[in-house]
Amino acid sequence: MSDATDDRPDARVKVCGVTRETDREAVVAAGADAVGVISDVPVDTPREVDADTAGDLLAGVPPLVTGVLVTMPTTVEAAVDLAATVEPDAVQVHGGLSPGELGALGHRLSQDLVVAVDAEADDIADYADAADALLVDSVDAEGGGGTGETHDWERTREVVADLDVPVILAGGLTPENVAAAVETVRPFGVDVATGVERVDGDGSRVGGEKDPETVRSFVAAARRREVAA
Ligand SMILES: O=C(O)c1ccccc1N[C@@H]1O[C@H](COP(=O)(O)O)[C@@H](O)[C@H]1O
Repeated sequence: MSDATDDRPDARVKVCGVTRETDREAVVAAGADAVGVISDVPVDTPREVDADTAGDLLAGVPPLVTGVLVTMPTTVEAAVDLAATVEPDAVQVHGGLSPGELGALGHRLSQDLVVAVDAEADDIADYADAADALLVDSVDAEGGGGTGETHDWERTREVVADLDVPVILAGGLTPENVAAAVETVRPFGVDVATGVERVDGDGSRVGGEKDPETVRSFVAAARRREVAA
């Protein structure tokens, strides 16, 4: 699958919504660049953990892998306080903070700030100055992610091309579609939550639990490499 003549650099891979130590270990073993834990979000999601659990999960992320806190603060102060408790390597913010508030947050945090934006919004570029990276996602009405829905990658490619800040592509990515998504958008990185979760025998997804085999397939596909036997 890897092609030495291809000029596209590898996309970094973040696996998000880890709720259990065993899943964190599977994500790290699969070779992901970043592990995300979700805490203090107003949306109903099986991937949310409390702040202490988030801190414990991220404390076990090894060196050279980035531990990311994903949250939806209503104030700058709330995000600063949560980051102080959880002690992540990076903070990813979804929701309603304005570009000005996000700029203030970035100055208060010692960590990198990843700002999630709605892939369908017209004002994505307004958030670039406030962010160390932009996460372009398919969001719900409250600005939350984890929708499992893809968006218009062609449009996102045009947006990415005009931005100086690194862009992380998210929203409905799976082992089956991530290579095409990377080829189309050429993002700095990709991010997945639902697409690597365990599926029961009846086909229903077990929210909040990762499937190690699917995680490995996702990481390999994002880098267009064969999964090692
Ligand atoms: O995953 C969630 O439940 C979630 C809740 C609130 C804010 C962000 C959330 N997840 C983020 O959304 C992306 C994409 O998710 P998916 O792959 O479409 O399921 C995920 O990677 C998280 O960064």
